[in-house]
Amino acid sequence: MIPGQKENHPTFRRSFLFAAQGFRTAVRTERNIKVMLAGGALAIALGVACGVDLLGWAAIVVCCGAVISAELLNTAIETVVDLVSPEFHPLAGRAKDIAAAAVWVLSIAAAVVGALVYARALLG
Ligand SMILES: Nc1ncnc2c1ncn2[C@@H]1O[C@H](COP(=O)(O)OP(=O)(O)OP(=O)(O)O)[C@@H](O)[C@H]1O
Repeated sequence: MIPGQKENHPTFRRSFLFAAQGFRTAVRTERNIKVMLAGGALAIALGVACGVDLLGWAAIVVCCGAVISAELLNTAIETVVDLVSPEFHPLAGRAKDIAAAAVWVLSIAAAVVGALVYARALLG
């Protein structure tokens, strides 16, 4: 729903354009998204260097996509918290800390999966 517009839902094409716009905004304004994208590029370069197989590539793509997606959700949560609670509030801080923790947990899990995939490619 777009407030103030007649149609209840934008078309599929417009929804896709809004998503692309959100991605561009996040990349432009959030340092952490740039770090995650650089991490993804590094993971791909390591995959090429280690000669990862098809299953390994599937794991790398899923892990990179999940971490970047989690960081985008974290950014969205931070934005909503800033909108509804521009002043200091313990619950606003808690919401941001927990959203950031979700990215942290996923990043560690992805790093472990990456290490296993590269080790298997190098040793196997
Ligand atoms: N309105 C608020 N009330 C209380 N604490 C807040 C508030 N806003 C931010 N904080 C605290 O400051 C921390 C950093 O908040 P900030 O909005 O700067 O996130 P950030 O560092 O930009 O996060 P990221 O690095 O993921 O982009 C939060 O995790 C939270 O602990």
